[in-house]
Amino acid sequence: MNPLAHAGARCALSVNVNKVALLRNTRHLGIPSVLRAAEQCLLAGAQGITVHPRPDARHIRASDVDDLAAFLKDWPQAEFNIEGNPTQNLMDFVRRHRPHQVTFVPDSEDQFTSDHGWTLPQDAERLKPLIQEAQDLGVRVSLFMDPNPAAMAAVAELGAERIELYTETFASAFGTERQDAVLAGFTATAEAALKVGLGLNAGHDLNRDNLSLFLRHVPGVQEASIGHALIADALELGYAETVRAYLRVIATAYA
Ligand SMILES: CC(=O)[C@@H](O)[C@H](O)COP(=O)(O)O
Ligand SMILES: NCC(=O)COP(=O)(O)O
Repeated sequence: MNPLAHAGARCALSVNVNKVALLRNTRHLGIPSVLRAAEQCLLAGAQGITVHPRPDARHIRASDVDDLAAFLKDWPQAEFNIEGNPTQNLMDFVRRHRPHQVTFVPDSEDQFTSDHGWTLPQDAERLKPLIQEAQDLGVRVSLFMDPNPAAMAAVAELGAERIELYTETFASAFGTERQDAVLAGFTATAEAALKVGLGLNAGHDLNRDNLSLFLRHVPGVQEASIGHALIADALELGYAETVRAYLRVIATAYA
């Protein structure tokens, strides 16, 4: 156990509602409702809502982002996090809505799902003005990054406030003989990020089984954005019970 894991405040849960929209989009009936999903998750104690409006609008559409931005004005404590590639459609949403946080993700237009972080310093020049623009609009910038301690100084140099650790490699190693070695890479990256003054988020394929181990070992995680597994759980348990279950997992990681 890394003692630094307990140094900061408890990790916030931001529910990614992409998959609610994905199901909704298979009919023209407006159900299940993305807004009602967000409301139920917040009522159950989630601290934020995340969306990833992809250029092909396969799940979250521009109108969902507009509706959520308006809805969240009545939830001043809730964080709105919009993810996407700032060289595609993302900056339009940032300019229009000025969410609390934007997460830059280097996905291609037809990416199946996010599967890697930015490469620095190669991506630095095109990211720099976009980071600056978002920050000038009052939006915190987080860069989606693979676990690589050596890259953290370059992120700090670019001026982003946070990174989001891409956690799929941890999720797929969870419960295998690779788990501890993979986790050590995330811990080392988090320590390097904290050392250069970066904040820390995490996401991708986190779930009720693997989340606690991650939070107990990786120091300083401020926000976990969870979508696919949480919405799948909600189909079986309901939103409120599911969000409470995840919040219990987070609480026990700090007990
Ligand atoms: C950025 C990230 O980690 C992703 O998990 C993403 O938001 C999920 O996208 P899909 O829901 O389209 O797979
Ligand atoms: N940033 C990660 C996210 O929002 C949700 O990822 P997943 O839980 O759907 O894999």
